[in-house]
Amino acid sequence: MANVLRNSAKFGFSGVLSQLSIHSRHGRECVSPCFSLQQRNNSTSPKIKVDLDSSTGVAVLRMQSPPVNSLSLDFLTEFCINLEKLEMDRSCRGLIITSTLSKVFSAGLDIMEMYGKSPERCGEFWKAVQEMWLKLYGSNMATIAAINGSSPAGGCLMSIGCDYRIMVDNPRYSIGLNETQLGIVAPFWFKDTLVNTVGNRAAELSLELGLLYSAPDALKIGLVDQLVPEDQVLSTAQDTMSKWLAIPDHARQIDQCVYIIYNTSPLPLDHARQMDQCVISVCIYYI
Ligand SMILES: CCCCCCCCCCCC/C=C/CC(=O)SCCNC(=O)CCNC(=O)[C@H](O)C(C)(C)COP(=O)(O)OP(=O)(O)OC[C@H]1O[C@@H](n2cnc3c(N)ncnc32)[C@H](O)[C@@H]1OP(=O)(O)O
Repeated sequence: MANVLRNSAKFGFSGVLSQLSIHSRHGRECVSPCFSLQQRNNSTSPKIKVDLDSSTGVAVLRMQSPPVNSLSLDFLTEFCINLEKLEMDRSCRGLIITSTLSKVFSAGLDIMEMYGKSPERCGEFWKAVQEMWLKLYGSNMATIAAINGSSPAGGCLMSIGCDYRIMVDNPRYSIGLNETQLGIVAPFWFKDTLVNTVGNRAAELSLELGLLYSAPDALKIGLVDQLVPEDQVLSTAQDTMSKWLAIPDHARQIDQCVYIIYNTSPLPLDHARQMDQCVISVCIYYI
């Protein structure tokens, strides 16, 4: 692991954060061209299934990559392509993200992508992680995570990148940014997203201790917004979405924009790049 990280640190982050802008949450333009994403999508079977109901304007994106929907480069690429397509489809106003797997929403970043890979591949992978976050957190669609299983680390990031979280009421399912328990550090933009969700103190405790919360505990700290029985998670997400879509899109988007601008550090791009390198350097030192 140390070698992987050491090599990764040597790799330039050129262009990785070039699109990282607070305005991306509300701009209609793509973060990066679909073309480049499609070029690097080498997967054979779909890891993502999307159904768009044109009568409601709501798409359901189902993650279907056994065993645990881990976020590999192929998975992230497919995820971003689907998000871009929906973003550009003006008939789509709302997106629900869920999993077809029993017990797991997403296990987070694919550990195998961080081990024994070339610096170029590591850089490409990390860029894809950032793109997922930019596209989701920056989406113009109303987004709801229907969390029907455990959702550690990158799975949690995906969930808190959505506007609203509904989780299955099962104490066996957990969610949280548990990176420090693994001896790695969540990048600052993971932290920002968590702070925007649960507030400063809860985020500080959560990040430093690498806490994974059971579904009921996640509700207590506001990491998720609602708990429901397993068989109601999707229907509740659909009902909730109709409330979100009753709000005119422009008003919701502007309100989100104001919230994000006042609650997220608008770091200069160079600073953002250096902060990511800093996280990786710390990991290299300790692993
Ligand atoms: C310049 C470029 C730099 C590039 C390098 C970057 C390095 C930077 C470091 C900083 C990064 C910080 C950010 C990290 C975010 C992350 O997401 S790290 C990943 C953290 N994920 C986890 O901790 C989850 C671990 N998994 C679980 O807790 C459980 O698997 C589960 C609760 C999700 C499901 O449990 P269960 O249903 O009991 O299944 P299991 O038997 O545990 O697993 C089944 C199967 O899946 C494999 N697996 C599990 N998780 C992952 C994963 N994250 N990636 C890949 N594979 C995974 C597990 O090994 C089992 O495989 P086998 O059946 O044994 O083959």
